[in-house]
Amino acid sequence: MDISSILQGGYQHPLSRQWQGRRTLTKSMLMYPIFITDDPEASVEIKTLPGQRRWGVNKLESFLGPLVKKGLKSVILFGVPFKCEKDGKGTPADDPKGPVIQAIRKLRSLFPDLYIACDVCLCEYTSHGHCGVLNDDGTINIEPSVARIAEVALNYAKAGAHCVAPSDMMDGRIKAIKRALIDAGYGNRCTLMSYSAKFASSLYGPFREAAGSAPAFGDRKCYQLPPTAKGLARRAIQRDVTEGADIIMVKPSLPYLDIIADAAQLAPDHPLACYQVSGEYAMVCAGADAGVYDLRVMAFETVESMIRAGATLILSYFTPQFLDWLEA
Ligand SMILES: NCc1[nH]cc(CCC(=O)O)c1CC(=O)O
Ligand SMILES: [Zn+2]
Ligand SMILES: [Zn+2]
Repeated sequence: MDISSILQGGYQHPLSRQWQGRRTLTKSMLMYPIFITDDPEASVEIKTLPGQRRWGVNKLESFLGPLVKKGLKSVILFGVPFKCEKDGKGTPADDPKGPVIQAIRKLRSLFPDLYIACDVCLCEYTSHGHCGVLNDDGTINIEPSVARIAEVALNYAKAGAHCVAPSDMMDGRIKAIKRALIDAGYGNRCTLMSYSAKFASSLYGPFREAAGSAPAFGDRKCYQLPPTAKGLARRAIQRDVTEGADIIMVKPSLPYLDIIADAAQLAPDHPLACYQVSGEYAMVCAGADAGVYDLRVMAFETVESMIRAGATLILSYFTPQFLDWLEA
């Protein structure tokens, strides 16, 4: 055999195999998405997201305490209100007595070293279930949407969020949020993570069930990107960099690895997040249940592909399991 044919000499040992991947998963790369509801005592199973629950603020200590001990470094909060009055502009989103603001305060006091990010969107709080404010004809009214999103983000920052992460996909919101943070004195105290390339995916189904945020009519195709739209994704990433995003995100992850790689090239000096969304998590679990593969091996393979594509931060419902698996 020719000298140049032989590659296997370089990865015959577990240690030399590690040297072949530039970066591997570490605990600090994981951000855990959690659902906070407005019954303070809630601990309710989410059927389509095996192992995940909706939590009340009074359960956060017993739920997250053991995970923090195992090395959990960050969470991203999603509010799931049931008792509130939803309206056209998502008024409950930043209700000081609402689940998100209550949870931020609670977590800051319970776990001083835990990094608290907050998803910022209106769909969980609007009567119509869309992510922005609508015109009479049901289309997005962009100016008031952006203003409202920026207001909510600032109120999360004021409550103590280390990071605000707008997932609404309204044009111009990154600039507006950054401006609002700076003007209120939070520019240097709160990270702005943009869901920059967020695609209109069928992989959000379990999340929408968990969060009760499915749109009452229509879909999100006028503000989330078409799955084929590589060019739009690249433009959105570049725009969000110039508008002041501190972290760029791609979502979903596994079917969009090329976009992660594009983001790594377009924004090489920014942390790059990807969201292994609810449907991806459910798919990996379902395949394991069907005996297609071993859950742990497959879960690692998925996130390793994201890291290989360029991700430096991974939002994943597998976070609790990874904390165990990374220990072993
Ligand atoms: N703006 C709402 C939002 N924020 C995060 C997700 C999806 C997360 C997941 O599926 O895990 C969604 C769903 C959607 O856009 O409909
Ligand atoms: Zn939304
Ligand atoms: Zn959202």
